[in-house]
Amino acid sequence: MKKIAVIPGDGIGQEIMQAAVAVLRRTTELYGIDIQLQQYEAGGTAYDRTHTPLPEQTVRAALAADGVLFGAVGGDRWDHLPPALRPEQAVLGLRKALGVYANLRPITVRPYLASYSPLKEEIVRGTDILIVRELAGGIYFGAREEAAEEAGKMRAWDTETYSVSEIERIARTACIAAKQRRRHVTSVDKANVLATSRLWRRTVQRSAATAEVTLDHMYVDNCAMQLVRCPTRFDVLLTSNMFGDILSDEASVLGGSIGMMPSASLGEKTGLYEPIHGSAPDIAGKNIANPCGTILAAAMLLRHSLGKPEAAAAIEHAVDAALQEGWRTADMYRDGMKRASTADMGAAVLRQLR
Ligand SMILES: NC(=O)C1=CN([C@@H]2O[C@H](COP(=O)(O)OP(=O)(O)OC[C@H]3O[C@@H](n4cnc5c(N)ncnc54)[C@H](O)[C@@H]3O)[C@@H](O)[C@H]2O)C=CC1
Ligand SMILES: CC(C)CC(=O)C(=O)O
Ligand SMILES: [Mg+2]
Repeated sequence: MKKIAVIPGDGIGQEIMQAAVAVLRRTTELYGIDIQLQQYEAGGTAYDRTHTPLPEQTVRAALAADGVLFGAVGGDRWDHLPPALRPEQAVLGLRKALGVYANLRPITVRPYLASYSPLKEEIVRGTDILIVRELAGGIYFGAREEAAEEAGKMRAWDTETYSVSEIERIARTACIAAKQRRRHVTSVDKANVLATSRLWRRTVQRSAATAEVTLDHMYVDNCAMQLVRCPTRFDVLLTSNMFGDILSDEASVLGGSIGMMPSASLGEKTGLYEPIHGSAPDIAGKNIANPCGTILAAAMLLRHSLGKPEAAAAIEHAVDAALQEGWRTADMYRDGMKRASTADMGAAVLRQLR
């Protein structure tokens, strides 16, 4: 029996997770996969109850699980807390505890959703990018100080560090992924300014030399522009923690909505699966969030952590079929389509599962 730790978190996390869990349960029943789903708390709601955003019990359960399905954390209510107690520490802490260093964020534009992009249809049509984002290092995990004082004035600083071995392992992940795709890696950095980026570029260059993939390098500012100018030029996009965070939110709308996009975070142990978006406080509690990113993250869990590609594909096809039937949550709704609440969208996917 496989153990799955389910962590809904805050805001829309609760709503989207209900839909994803129902889909995961039904799929595993259909495919005879023996799983046990157990729910754990994290984020601001966990802080309210336990005075920590990442209770020890949640970490222990995640480490002992075969896969972790995570919703999202955060919200204005907790923004005043000291840094170590903020809800975001739950997801950062969990990534660190699980040692998941490779964040895979597929950005695909489904042909029937190409017109939903804010860009012209002819620009986004055919886009199929895999963002491989380094997840366990870089500036999100560097030393920082918020209240340093210098000559009586406040000063804050963050640091980014990357070691050769951290870069090598994520470059390896990107090259392996590229070999199963169109064999091209674009490594994104800011090597014209940053020391970490210069090490990044040299190391990626060396790692990819024997990998039987083609490689090019792009500065992150240019990449942000190329993603909207010609997204179809990218295959695998390899980058650091912060650049990957920013570029993946940008790229997410090529396919219609950030609510559609899943991710897998992989390392040596348990994998962590989440939508790429946050807790969306602006729409939380209204039953209007798009649950597809989380449902598709459950599919990635079946594929990468449970080794069940057919069951994963069944979920992916069911999401496609529900969308092709015309169901749309508010983020993608248009006249003439079937308006879906979060729960309706989950139910529409469930009906398509086979
Ligand atoms: N992995 C995590 O838990 C993450 C947490 N956060 C946290 O989430 C909170 C909100 O952050 P924001 O910057 O507003 O980013 P966000 O991703 O939560 O929301 C950005 C925009 O996208 C919309 N959106 C996001 N997910 C959606 C969905 N499934 N369906 C429909 N619309 C959706 C929201 O309504 C909002 O307008 C903050 O506290 C932030 O720190 C942000 C990103 C990731
Ligand atoms: C708390 C943030 C670092 C999470 C985030 O924005 C992300 O991983 O996409
Ligand atoms: Mg983000």
